Amino acid sequence: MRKIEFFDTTLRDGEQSAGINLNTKEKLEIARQLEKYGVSIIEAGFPASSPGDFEAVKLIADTVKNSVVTGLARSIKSDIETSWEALKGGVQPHLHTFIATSPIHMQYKLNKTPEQVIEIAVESVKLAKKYFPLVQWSAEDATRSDKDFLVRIMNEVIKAGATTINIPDTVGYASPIEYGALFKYLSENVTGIEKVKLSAHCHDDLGMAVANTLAAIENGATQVEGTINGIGERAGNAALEEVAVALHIRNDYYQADSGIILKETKRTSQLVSQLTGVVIQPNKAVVGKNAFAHESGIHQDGMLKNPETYEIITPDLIGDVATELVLGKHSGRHAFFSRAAEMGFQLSDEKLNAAFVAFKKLADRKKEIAEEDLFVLLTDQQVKSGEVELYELEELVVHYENNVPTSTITVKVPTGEQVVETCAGSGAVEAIFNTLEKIVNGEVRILDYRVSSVSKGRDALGEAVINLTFNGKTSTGRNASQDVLKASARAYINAINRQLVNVQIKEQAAVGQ
Ligand SMILES: CC(=O)SCCNC(=O)CCNC(=O)[C@H](O)C(C)(C)COP(=O)(O)OP(=O)(O)OC[C@H]1O[C@@H](n2cnc3c(N)ncnc32)[C@H](O)[C@@H]1OP(=O)(O)O
Ligand SMILES: CC(C)C(=O)C(=O)O
Repeated sequence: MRKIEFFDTTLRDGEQSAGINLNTKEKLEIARQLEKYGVSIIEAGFPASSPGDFEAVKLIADTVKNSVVTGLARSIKSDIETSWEALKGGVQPHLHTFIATSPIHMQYKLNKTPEQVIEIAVESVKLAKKYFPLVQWSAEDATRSDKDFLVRIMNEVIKAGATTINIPDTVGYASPIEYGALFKYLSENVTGIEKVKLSAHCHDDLGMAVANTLAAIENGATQVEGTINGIGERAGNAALEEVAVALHIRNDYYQADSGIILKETKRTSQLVSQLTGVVIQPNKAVVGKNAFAHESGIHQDGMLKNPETYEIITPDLIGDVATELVLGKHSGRHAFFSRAAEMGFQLSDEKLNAAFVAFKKLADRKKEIAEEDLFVLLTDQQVKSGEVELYELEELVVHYENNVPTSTITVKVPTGEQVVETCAGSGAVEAIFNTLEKIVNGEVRILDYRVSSVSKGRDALGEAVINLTFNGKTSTGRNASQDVLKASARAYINAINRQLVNVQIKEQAAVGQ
């Protein structure tokens, strides 16, 4: 099995994302987690770029013991010497130095001829080697460089002492086949390349960073660079967690080991997201919120029969993550019935089918069906057949008397009687809650109450969520309606009913045992 070294540049190229600025404490926290995650090398920053970066790189180099710590430097004496001051305390001092090799970068950015660039590269590697045992040299914009120029310059920097040669796709321009071919070409033509590490560094401008990285591995790369969550300059870098999981899941194909502790994936991703403020897109591979969420009926049915039908990654491979069968408008009977059973309902096929029809209607109107919605749908069937006895809102009238909101509510109570009560409050909702409190048989304490819009426009649905205790037990109720006062009253009753049904389900189960 080949070993592929993982070089993490979250703290250098990742921090180059627009809008990210990590302080020293945050950088150290991420570095410690990267060490736990098992990366071989941590690029902690660019020491010559600012006193803050210098301080962070130095602290990380002095602290981290299980990963090599490096920093980036231009081919400039002062960058290299400043980097030495920051990195010399590391377990194995390592420098990453670079210069651009593409015609456009050499002519316009560096204003140097190719011959001058070779000379500068060689001098900088020689200088770096006076200090650092490990020197990585990168040909910036390699994928838009002349291949034979790359061979010439790499021959020279290897002679000068470089221990790693990195071939970056700086602007995310290459296709996987081209990038793989470049690795093959350089492996076959650069003198002494077998003695150094060969590294891939890919950007995601055309969405191919991970594919290119894997193509490099197939063609001789022994090190891959990238960032957690794929953050980085412009569209970002290759997402290291995706590369690591791809190597693991498709080990039959790549036959390569990353040394990454996959169980730390989710934690590492969340820490980086939290400290950088970059939200992870829900559909992102491996660490996105939806990466293990299944919404459609056919998939959910398959998942219930055998999870391998639709999941190639077992969620707990990457940490504390679980499969989710989200009930929505595309869900089918299998998932719906299975959730009903999980919630403790033992209903006849007829009732389950009726609840399912009502669920489909609701799902057409709502983005996500919450557990409380399911509860209402499922208990409705039992209420209709008189199996469970609950409170039922029959009428709600809110009016103002001398500017004081007053509500009159009619409720059918579990004994079957109709009860009417009236109460005032300092607001309409309070009046409703005061009235309901008089009607229900037990002690109610409201812990939390919120209303939010669950659709858009003039006819938007307002969703009321109430958290209360009923006879000392906590319960949450929820209801959505165009009329938020009605939604609030129903949410209140829903919370009370949830408690009653829990008690009744438990009682029925005890009798059945
Ligand atoms: C592909 C990459 O990701 S490369 C890394 C990019 N990262 C960063 O740039 C982040 C840190 N950078 C910085 O803080 C600043 O750019 C600094 C401190 C490095 C330099 O700042 P300044 O001295 O003000 O220069 P500025 O950034 O405006 O211009 C870059 C200079 O470096 C030169 N340069 C660029 N790459 C290299 C290189 N590899 N070797 C030598 N010189 C280089 C440019 O030609 C330009 O030189 P010039 O001033 O003679 O025209
Ligand atoms: C410095 C190099 C490796 C780089 O970040 C790039 O080319 O994208």
